[in-house]
Amino acid sequence: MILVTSAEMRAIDRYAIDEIGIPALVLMENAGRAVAEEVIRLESRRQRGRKDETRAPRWLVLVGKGNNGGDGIVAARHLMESGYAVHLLYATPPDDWQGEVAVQRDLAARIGIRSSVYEPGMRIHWEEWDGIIDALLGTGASGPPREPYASLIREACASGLPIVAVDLPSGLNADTGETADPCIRATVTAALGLMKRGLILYPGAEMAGEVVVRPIGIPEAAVKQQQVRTFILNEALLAQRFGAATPPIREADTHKGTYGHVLIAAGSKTMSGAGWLCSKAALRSGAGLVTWAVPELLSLPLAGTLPEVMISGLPDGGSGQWSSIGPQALVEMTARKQAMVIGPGMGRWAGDTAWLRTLWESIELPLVLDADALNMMADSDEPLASWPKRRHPTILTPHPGEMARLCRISTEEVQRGRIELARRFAEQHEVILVLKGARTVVAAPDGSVYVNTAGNPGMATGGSGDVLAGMIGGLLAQGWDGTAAAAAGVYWHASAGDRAAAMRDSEASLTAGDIIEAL
Ligand SMILES: NC(=O)C1=CN([C@@H]2O[C@H](COP(=O)(O)OP(=O)(O)OC[C@H]3O[C@@H](n4cnc5c(N)ncnc54)[C@H](O)[C@@H]3O)[C@@H](O)[C@H]2O)[C@H](O)CC1
Ligand SMILES: [K+]
Repeated sequence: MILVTSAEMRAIDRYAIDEIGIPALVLMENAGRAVAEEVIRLESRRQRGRKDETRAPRWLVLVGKGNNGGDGIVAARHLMESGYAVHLLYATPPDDWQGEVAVQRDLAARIGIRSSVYEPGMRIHWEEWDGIIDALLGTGASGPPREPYASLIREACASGLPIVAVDLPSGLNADTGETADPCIRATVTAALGLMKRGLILYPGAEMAGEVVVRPIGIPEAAVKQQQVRTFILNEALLAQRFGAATPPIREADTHKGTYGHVLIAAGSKTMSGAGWLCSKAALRSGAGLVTWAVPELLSLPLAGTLPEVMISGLPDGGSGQWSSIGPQALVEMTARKQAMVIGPGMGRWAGDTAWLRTLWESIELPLVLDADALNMMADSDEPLASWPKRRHPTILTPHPGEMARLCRISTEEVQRGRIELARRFAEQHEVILVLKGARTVVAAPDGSVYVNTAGNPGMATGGSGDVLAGMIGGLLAQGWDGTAAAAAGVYWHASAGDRAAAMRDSEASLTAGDIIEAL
């Protein structure tokens, strides 16, 4: 499924209308009918609990002056046909409104739908209504709602009534998911035609309630010509775009050598668990063999703690520190390996940026860089753009703080523009970028972006990222394409987190180890 911006949606609508010739009023009719059906669906759920089930439901429609308002008026017409009591509350005097919304206004008047015009401060008897349709602002909105829309949105929110939002909650930025003050908090959002980015990105996702994408008759040809490059990550997408089955299928006549050997450089005195989790996750994602490299002093007490993994101690002069281990020792270990992960729980030391840069240039394998490895990169005096391009897939897995350091901007700026920032970074540096957080974004060097909606806040726990890095490394070792490994790794990691939370009947008690066990 694709995810669109307002501009993309408008261009797709325009193509359907101007090039294909579908009348705008037809699209609007389909849109309004879909909204009415969502209201009826919501009512049928609520009716079961209501005593006077026979009374006609009463819905108030808040109507803005654009096409979003037009959709709302159509919905009112269809609800009236289904026996609902409906009333149109126009946000501003509708006499000078233009275009399709004016057509709908006149139709509604002729069939006797009652209406009034909102004025801030007027008394609205909210208690007389069962629900509200928010048809104030849609994809044509720019900036926070202005008056009188803002006052009306505030009052609607305060009413406590269920709200069905037309296309998107008014006050929500359809492109970034930012929410204005005020913003409608919807029970259900009927997304018209296609899913808008803001409906799944936080904090917007929280205001959209249950989001239902409703077709409105926009032909595939209109969507295709727009060449949208942003997708929602799910099993269907993994199968269609990357040929990846969930769970992956293994051929019968194979052996451990078929599934590759991952080298993991991770862990330090206080964070050996990061390497443990990363190695175990690489195995659980199907890698044939995993070697975990650590400073020798640390390797001794780890012996036997992870029997399926080969733990390899690198001579450290008895210090137990990565600072005592030259990059060449790791480069030599890459022989007969198919992928490498560097960074989880490694810590930092003087000169580590140059150390990492040497590995960046010398490792001739698909590479995952996580955690401290990303901070080493971020501290480079030379801009990342001047680092040589690597021949093999390179996957960076920053959380927003690490991304902020890599881009030398604030974490807030990262969060405001997650999708486009990740896309630009991946294109510019020719890497695969996994920007973690609620709604992890995977961006490929060709500019395509995959947004993950699986997972839960229980996964915000120490070690969760080490598990992800290990999984991606494990898939790379099995010969997966870099973008496919990152996308599948992210989706399966999140799905395992959901499964683990369900098994425990709790998000809060989830640990990184539970995610591995749920894989
Ligand atoms: N175009 C189509 O074919 C279809 C569109 N559908 C629906 O239409 C909306 C988008 O409609 P549009 O007229 O472009 O914009 P809006 O209704 O969102 O409103 C624009 C309207 O509001 C004013 N305005 C803009 N920003 C603000 C603000 N911050 N505060 C107050 N007022 C604002 C502006 O002046 C405009 O007049 C789309 O979401 C769908 O719901 C149908 O789906 C059918 C096909
Ligand atoms: K709306």
